[in-house]
Amino acid sequence: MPSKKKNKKRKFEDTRPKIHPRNKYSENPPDFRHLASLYPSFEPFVFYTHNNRPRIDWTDFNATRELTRVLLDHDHNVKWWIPDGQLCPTVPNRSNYIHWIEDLLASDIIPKNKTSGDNVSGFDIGTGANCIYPLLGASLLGWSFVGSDVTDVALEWAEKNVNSNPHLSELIEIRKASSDSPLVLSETTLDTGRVTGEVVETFASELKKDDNVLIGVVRDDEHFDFCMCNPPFFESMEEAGLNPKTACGGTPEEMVCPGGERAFIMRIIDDSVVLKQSFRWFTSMIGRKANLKVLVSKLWEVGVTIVKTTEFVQGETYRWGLAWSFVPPARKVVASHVAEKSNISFMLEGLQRQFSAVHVLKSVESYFLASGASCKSDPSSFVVNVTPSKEYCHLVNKNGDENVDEDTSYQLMQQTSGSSLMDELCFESRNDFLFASFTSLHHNVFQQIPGTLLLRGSLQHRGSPLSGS
Ligand SMILES: C[S@@+](CC[C@H](N)C(=O)[O-])C[C@H]1O[C@@H](n2cnc3c(N)ncnc32)[C@H](O)[C@@H]1O
Repeated sequence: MPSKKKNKKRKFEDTRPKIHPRNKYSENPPDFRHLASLYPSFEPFVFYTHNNRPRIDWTDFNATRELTRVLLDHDHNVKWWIPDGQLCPTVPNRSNYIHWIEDLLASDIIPKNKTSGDNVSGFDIGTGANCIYPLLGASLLGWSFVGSDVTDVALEWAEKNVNSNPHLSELIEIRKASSDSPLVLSETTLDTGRVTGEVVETFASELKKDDNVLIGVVRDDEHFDFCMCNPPFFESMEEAGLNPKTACGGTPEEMVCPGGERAFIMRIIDDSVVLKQSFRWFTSMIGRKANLKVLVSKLWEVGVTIVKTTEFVQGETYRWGLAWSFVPPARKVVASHVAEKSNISFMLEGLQRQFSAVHVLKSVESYFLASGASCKSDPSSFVVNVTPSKEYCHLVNKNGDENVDEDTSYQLMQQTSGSSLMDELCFESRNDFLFASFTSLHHNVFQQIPGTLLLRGSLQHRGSPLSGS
């Protein structure tokens, strides 16, 4: 009989997100037997286990490439090929990143771009010879893309892959991002990016690497809904060759860059500060969880307004998605009749299992303590009483609004969050935690149902200028 510990572990593993629910393959994984019957070129790569289950040899590059080709053809109506040794994408896992971006764009965390209408435009940094993200984004969702790269082989084959699909080619532009495209920061970019002289100097000094990433590649008049990136993850090919279980190819130019993914994404972050007006969302894939924390800290340092993360699980491989924006979070106008209510409640949904009501309670308490409020919590009844500091009240009044708006709350949260659970919740739970600082001024009650917390704020009237807000 399995031990309790094992059971617990299995239970935990089962709850991990594996594949996005809208992913074509979430209910129906690729059927190798069926594909082999349809594609004679795929058939030789399929073998059958003693249970008559069809398999392919994941360590054979030709097999994985042929599988990608037939999946793109059969399920996406995309004609595709790459030369030997180039990085071969697995279609189901690349689709997860596309659907996560789709979720970000659909959410109302930051306001929609009024000028772009329904047309979604993305920028794929390092599209590779495989050009997978533009091809998937365009075929699945009709998005338009600029895909950038630096190597001749990537630019040539990405272009070929686009041209092999005339029904998508209008939507995809392939663009060179190497050092010979000059780094031009026009006056307009500097103005709209609200970059001070001092900041320009700081970032310019970090931009000494040969190749451009976003600056110098994105044009002054361009606006994108998002950028995405599957960066060169590794610092060396030795580090890259650590997974002998699969053969997905990948040349040193694709897999390696000085400083690995951390340096590459730091570079995207630097560029995003200057180009903050050109994108609603900046995103990147991350291969090592240890880098996530460092990058998230850097993001708060450079003044982003929001950070989101997610985890992508592909078999035994884990990847993380990081998204940030400089757009002020959508301002939720609280109607005056609501403002006068003394009870406000809202749900936090999709919380990771390790975050219980007690954690949230503690993090709310430490958040308000850090902002100078006095707090008294009673974990047994899931209650925390908060009396705001004079400074907090002053800040709210200074904003000239009877409600603490989300921008203010968010700035306060950034200043005070440090490495508290509030951070963890903001970054890891995929929840919009903006309201916590707003509603929990005096008295909070939490109720837990699996993965979801109900937060109820009861405001006490103590003659404070915040009463009833
Ligand atoms: C890991 S591969 C990703 C390829 C493809 N997007 C995928 O998901 O399979 C990283 C890509 O980034 C490209 N690259 C490296 N430096 C770059 C830069 N400064 N700008 C744009 N692309 C770059 C590499 O040539 C390579 O094609």
